[in-house]
Amino acid sequence: MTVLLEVQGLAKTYGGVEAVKDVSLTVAAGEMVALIGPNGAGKSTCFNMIHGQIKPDRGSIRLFGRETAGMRPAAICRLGVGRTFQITATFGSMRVIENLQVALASHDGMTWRRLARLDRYKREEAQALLDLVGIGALAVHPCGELAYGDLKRLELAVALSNQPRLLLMDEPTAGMAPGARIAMMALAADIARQRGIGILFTEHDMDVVFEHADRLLVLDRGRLIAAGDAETVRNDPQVRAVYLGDGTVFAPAGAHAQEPAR
Ligand SMILES: Nc1ncnc2c1ncn2[C@@H]1O[C@H](COP(=O)(O)OP(=O)(O)OP(=O)(O)O)[C@@H](O)[C@H]1O
Repeated sequence: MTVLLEVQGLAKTYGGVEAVKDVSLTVAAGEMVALIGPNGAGKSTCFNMIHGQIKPDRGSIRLFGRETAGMRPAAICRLGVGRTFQITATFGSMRVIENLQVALASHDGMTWRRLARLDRYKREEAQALLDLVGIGALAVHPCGELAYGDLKRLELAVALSNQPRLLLMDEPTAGMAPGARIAMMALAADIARQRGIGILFTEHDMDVVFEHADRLLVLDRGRLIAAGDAETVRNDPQVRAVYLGDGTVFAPAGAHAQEPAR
């Protein structure tokens, strides 16, 4: 199994708050790894350090065998890392396909001046990505008119436009209806497995996590308190204590699970 991401001893303190303490993790090709934990556990801080928005105080981040701690996001993106965000960031006034064409052009280092014919730029490639995420029929719709779930799919297509080997997905299903959440992650999982992309994702919906994660990592107050498959984590007493304490968050498969305490 090819390890894409290897993090060791990662730490970040804000003033007196130890947001992340000594976190180590790996993600391999084709693997779906969920980083879960209550609000304030340190998930976003980990993501931002891996993606270069925040410089770690300590620790090593190796992407595809290369040390990247402290590197800028653009450089990390060029190595083959895609990212989706909790809040979708698309150009509402453009057509759906143009959002992808802009992303493709930007990855190719094109400037706005040279983009006079954006409508023709890699149109087939852009359409193929839209088809892949299931919104090909919406290509010429104004992006601002998309339903929220379709916007999230567009964001996934934009993240894939760089042909990443690793995808970082920060609450990919936030704000979606429960059925759409499972479908969205099923789509991401299918694409990841077909293409050998590793996915590290944060998620508050435990149904989504248990359905799709190959491995779970549980953060609490900056520390990793448990790691393993769904069954291992479901039965971990420390994890159960963090999640409400009564175990209802880990309802049997099929039953609706609750989100962690906020
Ligand atoms: N820029 C910052 N300045 C000061 N403290 C911060 C900053 N960013 C995060 N923190 C603190 O660091 C801790 C970890 O926050 P982080 O956002 O990483 O948690 P999280 O698990 O992503 O939470 P959520 O699920 O709410 O997104 C929290 O105590 C938070 O208040």
